[in-house]
Amino acid sequence: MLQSTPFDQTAAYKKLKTHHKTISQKHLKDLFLEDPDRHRKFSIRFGDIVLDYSKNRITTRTRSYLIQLAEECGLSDAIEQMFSGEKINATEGRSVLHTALRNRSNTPVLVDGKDVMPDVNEVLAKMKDFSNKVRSGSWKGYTGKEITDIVNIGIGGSDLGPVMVTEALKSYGKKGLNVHFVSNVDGTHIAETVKSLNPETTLFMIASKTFTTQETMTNALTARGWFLEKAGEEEHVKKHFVAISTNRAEVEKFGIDPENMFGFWDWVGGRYSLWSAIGLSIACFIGFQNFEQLLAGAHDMDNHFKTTKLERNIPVILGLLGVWYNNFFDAQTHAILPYDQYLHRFAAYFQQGDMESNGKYVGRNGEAVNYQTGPVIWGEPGTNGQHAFYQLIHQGTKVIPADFIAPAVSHNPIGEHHKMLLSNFFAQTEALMNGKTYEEASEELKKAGKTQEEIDFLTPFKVFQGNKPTNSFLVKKITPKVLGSLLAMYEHKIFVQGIIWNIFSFDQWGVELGKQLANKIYPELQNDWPVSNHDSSTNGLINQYKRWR
Ligand SMILES: O=P(O)(O)OC[C@H]1O[C@H](O)[C@H](O)[C@@H](O)[C@@H]1O
Repeated sequence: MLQSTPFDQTAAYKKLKTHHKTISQKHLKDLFLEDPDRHRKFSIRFGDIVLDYSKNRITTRTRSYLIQLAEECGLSDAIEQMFSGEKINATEGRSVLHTALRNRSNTPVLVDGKDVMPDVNEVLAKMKDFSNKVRSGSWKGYTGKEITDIVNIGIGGSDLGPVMVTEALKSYGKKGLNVHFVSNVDGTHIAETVKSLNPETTLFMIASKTFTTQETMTNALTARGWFLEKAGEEEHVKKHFVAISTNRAEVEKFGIDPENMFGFWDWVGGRYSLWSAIGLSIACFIGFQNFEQLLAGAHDMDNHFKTTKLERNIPVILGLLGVWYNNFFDAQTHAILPYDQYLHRFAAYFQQGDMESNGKYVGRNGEAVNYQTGPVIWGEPGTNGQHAFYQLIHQGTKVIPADFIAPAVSHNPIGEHHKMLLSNFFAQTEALMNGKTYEEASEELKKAGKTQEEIDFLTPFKVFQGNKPTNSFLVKKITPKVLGSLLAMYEHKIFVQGIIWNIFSFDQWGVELGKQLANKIYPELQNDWPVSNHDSSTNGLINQYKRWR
């Protein structure tokens, strides 16, 4: 598990450091002039997905040094270890096998010598049966009515994946079956969600890996109270509440019939769990066949990641490009910019995926690393982002590597919309790469009839330096299969970077401290006495809250 040579002491790192001095002097535009064949050299086709990474500040030499870096950091062995069920989540003593959840080939995957595939398939069969019943209307509520609304109650990995996928695949959703998501412990979330719902036709899915998460349990209890207010009898609960969890004991304690429980396992990380029973709301909404297509797309990407040589391996290339900007160009963030309204939660989803995985300062040897690790992930759909924050990407002072994602075929081909959308998609990466020179800018002003004085004043503000790195993902259409591949692609990119940076990507100890303190403060909010046991800031805020509430 441990790297024999730390990332920043490898031979490749040293080569990259020197090489960076040359590349950082070069403009992307010139790299294209020097080598008109860049698109062919730096793009990879994978089924209905094309990745063009030619608009990056790299040459073939950069790529070969980066590949050498991956080799020196033991990436190939690490990939093998993950797929074969080794306990690479060392701080929790767990395997990392979200790939088994979508292992459509059914080849055995062993955890502690036991094949997990029969259990995986059993849960999938149960999900299929249940989702078919809900969709066909044969699953009835306590008054004999069909289910019209599903409310998934969960947070983090038990929420973000299903939200993102049901939004992304909305056009595959069943008419007359609505999905809602409640995550925030803020009572507003559940209150606003149930406002328009009828308990007779509403099905709650309580999704929590641990089934102890404060937010989810609180929302689940409130949902049950709301339901029972109308339904009256406890026995009706089983027609309206199902649980998705690894913790059977807690599910039973909560009062959900174990028959209505969909299980998964500790080797599924929360932020990698949409492929498990956590995807039940997805399966009900888009249908089990489509859910299987999602799994199939991810499985294809898993095979690509496992078997393709590093140089043609999409997640490897993406991971290494990220390292190149993060550790050599000092980029702090990475933007994900889908030109598809359906993907409007895509960046939010990978905020958890990436930042909870690689936001770590302790290396696998237990010591603080002395280099940068995971980037800040952010983004919004194009073209909205263009009218909001692209100014900073084009003319700000920061290096912001960005991924542009767009489908060639729209689910809603109305008039000229899609051509306009895609013209923006193509234009932005071109503009970010080329920029606009002083001469070009002043020439434009001249043509616009400005006086020389105006031209001299305005030109500097109209210059675009360009040289901004981007990846373009052009996909044929956002189908369940393509989406599955895209998601698995980013998951594996995160994995690649965790290996290079020598950190444990599959735990999340950093979320614990805040939870611990909230549990300590919660009882202090039960009375109106001023507190004095915290620092002056926290005391002051708590006491002001007590005065105001
Ligand atoms: O699914 P649950 O056990 O309720 O956990 C929900 C979420 O909360 C935790 O605090 C973790 O940070 C997340 O990784 C997890 O997805």
